[in-house]
Amino acid sequence: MGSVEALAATFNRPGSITVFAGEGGLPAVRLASPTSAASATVYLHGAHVASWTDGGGTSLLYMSPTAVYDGKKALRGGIPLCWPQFGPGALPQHGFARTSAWALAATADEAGALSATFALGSSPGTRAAGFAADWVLTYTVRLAKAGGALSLRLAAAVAAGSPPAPITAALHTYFAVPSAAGVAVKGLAGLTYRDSADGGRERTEAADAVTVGAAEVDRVYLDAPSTVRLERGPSAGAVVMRTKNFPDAVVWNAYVDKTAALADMPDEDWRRYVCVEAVSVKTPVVVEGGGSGWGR
Ligand SMILES: O=P(O)(O)OC[C@H]1O[C@@H](O)[C@H](O)[C@@H](O)[C@@H]1O
Repeated sequence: MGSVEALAATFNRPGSITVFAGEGGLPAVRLASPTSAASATVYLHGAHVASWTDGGGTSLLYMSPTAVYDGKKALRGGIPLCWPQFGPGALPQHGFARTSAWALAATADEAGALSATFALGSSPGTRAAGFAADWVLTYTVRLAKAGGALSLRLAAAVAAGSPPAPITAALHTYFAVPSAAGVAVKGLAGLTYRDSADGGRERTEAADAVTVGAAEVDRVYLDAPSTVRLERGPSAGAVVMRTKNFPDAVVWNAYVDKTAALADMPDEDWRRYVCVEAVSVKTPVVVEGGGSGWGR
């Protein structure tokens, strides 16, 4: 990773894309539409999207005011990128992509969109952590200049001759909401979900809309539709999440007790977000040596 100044010299696009030293001095890229209020900020630490504002000026991501920017811990809020493992398992919780120093590989100011592409490769550290494959990840964050639609595309290439890479993953989005108790997540009715707040017990979603804010909600919806709609609350509008190759979906809000146990989120802030996550969990994707896979 180069210095912020060196990265800025290569990757800044006058009037729209700026590399800067963010919180804790960590390098970050800001995409800012010249024609609307749309913007996004992405830290190289974790390739972590830390802010996203739509074309009308609505800030759509929750970022914890007590997030730790030490270049080691995952940032609390925004969009952590969980790869190659979702949740607990043989590797560190939610994998190592979200705690790795990514390279900034490219930026582009195109007619309708701004983008930044990040890259991360396997290392002795990732092999020592127990993930044997040799791989390169590419992650492109694209912001539409007019409406501010955000698109996230993740691709993994596994080197020829490498052991296969078994992958579970998540785009773990913390959506900012006026009040957790006012949200409705639609598109999940009738699905089987694993209730992580109840030991992983499988249940069927009986409600038309999933709600949070009355108890801990931590659910993995299996084989979810490619479109899930988050209604952010009365008069707060909606966000539509469209996915490809992330076949499952998570809805998570930590509520009171779990939030109190999080050192990097204020106790009251469970009221301010709901995570609606594009995930690939039920069936790990196995990318063979010489192969590649992608999702968005
Ligand atoms: O605290 P972490 O590692 O960022 O994880 C936060 C949450 O992430 C969610 O995706 C999981 O479903 C929860 O079980 C977990 O608590």
